Order: sequence, then C-alpha cells, then structure tokens
Amino acid sequence: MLEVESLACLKGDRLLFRDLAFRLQAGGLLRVAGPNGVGKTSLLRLVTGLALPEAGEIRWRGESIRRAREAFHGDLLYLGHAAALNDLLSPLENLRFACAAAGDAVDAEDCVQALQRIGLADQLDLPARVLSQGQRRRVGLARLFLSNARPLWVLDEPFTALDVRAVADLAATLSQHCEAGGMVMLTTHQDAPFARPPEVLDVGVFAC
Ligand SMILES: Nc1ncnc2c1ncn2[C@@H]1O[C@H](COP(=O)(O)OP(=O)(O)OP(=O)(O)O)[C@@H](O)[C@H]1O
Repeated sequence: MLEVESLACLKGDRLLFRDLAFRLQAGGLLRVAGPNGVGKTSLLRLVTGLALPEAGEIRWRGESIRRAREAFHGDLLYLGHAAALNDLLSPLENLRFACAAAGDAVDAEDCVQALQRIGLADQLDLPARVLSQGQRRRVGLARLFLSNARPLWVLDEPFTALDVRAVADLAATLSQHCEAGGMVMLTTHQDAPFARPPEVLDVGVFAC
C-alpha cells in the first residue's frame, strides 16, 4: 500500500499545497485532478521520490520511501509527461535502453512484442525524430507491457497525444493492471473509459 500523510510541496518560495493525504491500496486507480499549475506533476515527483517534500511522509509497504528507497524503486514504474527519447535511436533501441536503465531484464523479442502491442509494428526501426507525437508517447507507454512485475505505476498525462483507439486500449491496460492487484496513480485532463471509475484526488483542495 502507498500511504501519503500531511504532504507539503514548496516550489521556489511558494507553497503549492499542504496537508495532502491519501492511500492507494492494491487494485486502486487514482486520478490526480486539478487545474493547470496546481501541483499535480509536483505531487507525482514527490511520490516517486524524485523530489523531497517540504513536510509530510510517504510510505510504501509501511516503510518510508526515503529509508526503503531501493525496494520502492524496484516496485515502481514512473512515466513522466514528456517522452524522454533519443531522437537518433529507433523505438526498439529507445525501449531497450529505457528498460536496461531501469534494471529490467527484458530481451529484444519482448521489446518488439511490446512495441507491436502498442501499435508501432511499422515504426520499429525508424529514428525517433521522425515519429509523430502520439507515436513518441507510445514508445514510452510500451514499457507498461514489460512492467507487470512492478505493482505501482505512476503516470503523468499518459493519454496526451493518443488517438481515441489508443486511449481506449491504454485505459484497458491500466484497468487490467489494477484488476491483477496492481496500483495506478495518474494525471490526466481527459476522461478515459476505465473499467471502473477511478478515485479522484483533487490537489486544489489542498492548495495554499
Ligand atoms: N521556482 C518556482 N517558484 C515559484 N513557483 C514555481 C517554481 N517552479 C514551479 N513553480 C510553480 O509550481 C507549479 C508546478 O506545477 P505542476 O507542473 O506541478 O502543475 P500541474 O498541476 O501538473 O500543471 P499542468 O496541469 O499544467 O500540468 C506551477 O504553478 C509553477 O508555476
């Protein structure tokens, strides 16, 4: 379980939010909501340990993520809002590099299958610089198919630039991960056809 208590976030000299709290249990799907600039991405960066909170505590399986950092990161998949691709490399090379950097032992065939499932069968070997925005987004999302062993998925705007069919497919993939006992925390400004409606955490409620 992911537990967040009394969280406060400082950006520069501005307190974005404080006293933010929530729990995410096995099978849970949490949508982080709120207007532009309220602090949704900032919250995800705190929860993933990429940034430090001004106050508060984040626990994973009952342990502070600061103390149990390695175990936490082994259980976590974080996809940021920008597709971090090397434009000179192909989708296949980018995906293999991302998996290797995260310490996931996946072979080339696994990566090919993941890219085919995400709809990039015809773009496997093109340089990433020629991909459309939606295709770039899909390269990052292909990691979902290689990350079932990681229970906690934290995704920043995963639906951005996807077409209607891809939005539906992604919503189904996230729903399946939750049904299998995983957890998903995501930001999005659009509705998606999840199997069950997500819980909503409105960051605006905690804004300063
Ligand atoms: N150094 C700084 N000083 C003051 N405010 C800052 C500083 N850095 C970032 N901010 C503010 O912190 C907030 C961070 O926004 P964040 O990206 O977390 O918002 P968001 O809710 O994800 O927005 P969006 O919906 O647009 O993606 C923004 O309002 C931004 O202007």
